[in-house]
Amino acid sequence: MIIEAQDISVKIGGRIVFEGESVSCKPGIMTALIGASGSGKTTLLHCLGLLLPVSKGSILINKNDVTKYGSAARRRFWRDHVAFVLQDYGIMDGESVAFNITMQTSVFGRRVIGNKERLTQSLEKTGLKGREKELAGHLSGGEKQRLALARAIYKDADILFVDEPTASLDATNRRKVIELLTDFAVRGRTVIVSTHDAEMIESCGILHQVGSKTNSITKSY
Ligand SMILES: Nc1ncnc2c1ncn2[C@@H]1O[C@H](COP(=O)(O)OP(=O)(O)OP(=O)(O)O)[C@@H](O)[C@H]1O
Repeated sequence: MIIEAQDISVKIGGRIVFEGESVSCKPGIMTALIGASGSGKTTLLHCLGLLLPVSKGSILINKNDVTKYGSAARRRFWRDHVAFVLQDYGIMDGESVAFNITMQTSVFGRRVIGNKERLTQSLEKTGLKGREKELAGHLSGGEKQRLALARAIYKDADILFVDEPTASLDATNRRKVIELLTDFAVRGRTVIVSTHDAEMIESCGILHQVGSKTNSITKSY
């Protein structure tokens, strides 16, 4: 799916966060939202994911203007097409690792259910195999970040919104996460990443400098 911001501005509490941002994020290619701390990378990511309303301009999904989507349409979009890996990870600390991935339990809530093969794959790919029964609250920050990614892998959504995916990871896990995100893109998904990480940026095909008023750069391979 193609996600586009067309000349959008965001004002929060009377303060302009950014003005006139335009970017086009395409399937099969990773988009990096880059820029100085406070430039508005997370804010722009949230606007593209319809988590935050824009003050001016439009958000387009596959060329359809969705700026005025109501809450039901937004929820449908999130449910059917999107996985988020955001800075607070969206992890439920009181639930098991496995539940945090599949988000499904049996009727009486005693047993985690879902697609076993996809669950195993997502645990393996994120290095969390063997930890499925642990409480998510017991995981470290970096492990929670990988758990959020495991949920995204399990869902295998069309669009992945990722905020600072490598921020609290060591070099090995950073590389692993970059590989996983690249794999999403290679399989035709739209991957949008807010990042400061040079290695992550290097792996992205579209670079958008937030707040610079310059056009995005599309790298040729
Ligand atoms: N809910 C909010 N209320 C008030 N100000 C906000 C809110 N969200 C963002 N801002 C402001 O918008 C600006 C951009 O924030 P944002 O988090 O998008 O920047 P960023 O480029 O992602 O920063 P960093 O690289 O440090 O994570 C900041 O000055 C921030 O204080």
